[in-house]
Amino acid sequence: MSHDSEPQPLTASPGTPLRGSLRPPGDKSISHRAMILGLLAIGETRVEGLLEGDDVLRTAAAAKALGAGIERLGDGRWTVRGVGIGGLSDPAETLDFANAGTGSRLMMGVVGGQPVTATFDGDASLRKRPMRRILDPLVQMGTQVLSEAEGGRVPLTLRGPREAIPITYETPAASAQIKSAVLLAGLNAPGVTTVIEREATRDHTERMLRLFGAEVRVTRHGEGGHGRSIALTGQPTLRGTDVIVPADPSSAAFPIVAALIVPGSEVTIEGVMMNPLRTGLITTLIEMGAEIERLREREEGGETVADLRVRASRLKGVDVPPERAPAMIDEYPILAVAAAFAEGTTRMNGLHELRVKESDRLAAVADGLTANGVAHLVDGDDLIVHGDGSAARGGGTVATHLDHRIAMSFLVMGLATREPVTVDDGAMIATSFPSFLPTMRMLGGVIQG
Ligand SMILES: O=C(O)C1=C[C@@H](OP(=O)(O)O)[C@@H](O)[C@H](O)C1
Ligand SMILES: C=C(OP(=O)(O)O)C(=O)O
Repeated sequence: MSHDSEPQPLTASPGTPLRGSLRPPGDKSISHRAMILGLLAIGETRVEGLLEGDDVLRTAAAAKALGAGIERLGDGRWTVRGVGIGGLSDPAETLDFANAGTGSRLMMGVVGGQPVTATFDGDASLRKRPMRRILDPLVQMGTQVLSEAEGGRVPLTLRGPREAIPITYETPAASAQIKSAVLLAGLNAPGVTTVIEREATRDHTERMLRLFGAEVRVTRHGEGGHGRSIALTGQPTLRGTDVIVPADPSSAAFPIVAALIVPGSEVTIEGVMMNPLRTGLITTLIEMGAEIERLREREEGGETVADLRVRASRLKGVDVPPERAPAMIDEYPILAVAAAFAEGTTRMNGLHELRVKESDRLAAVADGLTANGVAHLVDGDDLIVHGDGSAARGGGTVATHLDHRIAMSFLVMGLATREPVTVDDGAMIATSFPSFLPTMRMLGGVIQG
């Protein structure tokens, strides 16, 4: 999982229909936040269903280095003993976040708002990702950037102030990571910190802050009802609590699309979080003609979850509006795979943020489609995929650039193409979906290492 691990090539081959049911691992966004708010709370936080992927384990290690007491009780069951806002200690060593954008950026918000000094680093992928978007608001809040790699990247060292300055900040990109970093720094500000976003992004930080006892007011902002203003009252006492982590819709996306494109398949995916700020892919697939039934809708850990019964379907091309991007930002690579099997043209509009993920996902997806004989075009920040309703050719080798979602997307593709598909490295899959290979094999998928 680090930049020095050996690449692990994997090949997916077309085979028999996929059958069975599964529960995807815990949501990655919520798992990171459980560790972070557990650190900042007083008392014990008990987490159930934590994603034990490398990204989250890095956040847990960083929380420990900043003073939390962390214990694993069993599968996905963890406890965090927090130190309270203002109670963090300087970590003895660099906080190595490896591949994790969310963990590193949210923890920058924590450190940036508290009187501690910490150095952040990561793997070759994280070292390319822009951090200025986090540093800019933090500097306004009183954080000192003691050092940084060229262009505002990790490795970088932050020193937080005794108390943060409360600000009102409009995020320059639709990013839950920017929003969350500012709110987390605002926890140690004497007054109200407000984040304004033009497009609503995933709201797990706001929800969890409330769960731990903070006062957060959310109002609609701007024209069209897409924007939000989020106002946090600083210096609350956060209290340790119970967090139940629902299954990650971004991981569920892979077996969902696999079941849709492998003829004759029927798969049930259990306990998937249905937060509307995360379900843009499901909305899009249903518009494409996907047979996805929402069963047993219920509440789990403050979120609506459902079981999804998915049957292989004839898909048609659609236009995906840019305002839907925040609700499916990590799902475009796997949507491009679905689009390759659909009849007609799928246009995915406004994908500029894909260029700054674990890889430049727009380029990585386009290259993967080229390698596997799928007609497509990148037009500025839009991706246009042409399908003819039959199985794509396959037969290519895909460069994954240390990006788990590129690896999983093209392995899913290879379960339904005419010829097998190889990805050059599957090691990063463990960052978000460590059980991906056994899960897909249990459904009948043929993936070999
Ligand atoms: O806040 C989060 O948990 C996340 C926010 C998104 O990133 P951006 O904030 O960069 O859009 C998403 O891509 C990432 O996987 C998780
Ligand atoms: C973009 C992602 O994660 P992060 O930004 O946390 O690395 C992702 O999981 O697709």
